[in-house]
Amino acid sequence: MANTPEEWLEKSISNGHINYLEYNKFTDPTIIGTGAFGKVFKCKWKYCELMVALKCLKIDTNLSLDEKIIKDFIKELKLLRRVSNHPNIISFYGVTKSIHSYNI
Ligand SMILES: Nc1ncnc2c1ncn2[C@@H]1O[C@H](COP(=O)(O)OP(=O)(O)OP(=O)(O)O)[C@@H](O)[C@H]1O
Repeated sequence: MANTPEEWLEKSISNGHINYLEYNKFTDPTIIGTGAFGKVFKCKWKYCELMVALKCLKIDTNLSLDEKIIKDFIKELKLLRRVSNHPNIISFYGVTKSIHSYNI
């Protein structure tokens, strides 16, 4: 049983419910917006030659993920999984992780 949002995310990745994508497969970031979770970038996804939106979660001053943000993000992922493949809903491909924060 996963307790924290981080544990839920890690468990979902390890049991294959959420794809983990290699961060170095994303190139040419351009900022396209800012929301409650942080900045959103348009990037090229080398693996399948697609343009995708990369949503970067804000980190707090201790350089860890903000608890409220990750909770809300997980809620959004759960909702997205329930409505996957609907033509009016964007596709969720997976999550990635970087030690760098995009700052452009
Ligand atoms: N898949 C996407 N394609 C194009 N632009 C996007 C995409 N996702 C986010 N954006 C841009 O980034 C902005 C912020 O997105 P984000 O989803 O973080 O917040 P929001 O949905 O606008 O609002 P909230 O912060 O309340 O969730 C959007 O307003 C939009 O301009």
